[in-house]
Amino acid sequence: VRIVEGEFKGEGVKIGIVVARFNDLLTDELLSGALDCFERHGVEEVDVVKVPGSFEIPLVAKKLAESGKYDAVLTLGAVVRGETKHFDLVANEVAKGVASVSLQSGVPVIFGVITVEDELQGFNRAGVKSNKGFEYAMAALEMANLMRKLK
Ligand SMILES: O=c1[nH]c(NC[C@H](O)[C@H](O)[C@H](O)CO)c([N+](=O)[O-])c(=O)[nH]1
Repeated sequence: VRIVEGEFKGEGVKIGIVVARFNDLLTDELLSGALDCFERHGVEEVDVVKVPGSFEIPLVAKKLAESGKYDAVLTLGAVVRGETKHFDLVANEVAKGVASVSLQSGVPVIFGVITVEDELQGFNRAGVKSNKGFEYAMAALEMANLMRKLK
């Protein structure tokens, strides 16, 4: 049996990050967790692009993926269920958009948009208890390594 999986090697890996500024109290934490992860795994080339909100993530993720410059694209956002219906609309569209960008471009695009009921739930995922940004960055690193093996 031959099992193929990606390591977590950082050298030579180029990462593009798209982060939403909406709910930046949370997304700034996700970003610092992701940057900490890449730093500690020896990733030297990381570009960060900021967009207004999560809804704008797929378009910019597409630009980065299609540029051919990156081994993986990490998207980071926080969709908080306010009183608005916006929550479901934004969350669903972003998930669909990110998935199709990855399939269309052939570049791993990691869905790092947390969808939470309220800020407290968000803080439990963005640094207080665990940092989803670090975890999603690990997925980006693993996929970057895996795709090199599958070439
Ligand atoms: O990133 C988010 N954007 C949100 N809306 C903004 C949206 O992403 C777009 O920036 C906006 O609709 C302009 O296109 C959110 N809510 O409205 O709830 C949210 O919780 N998170």
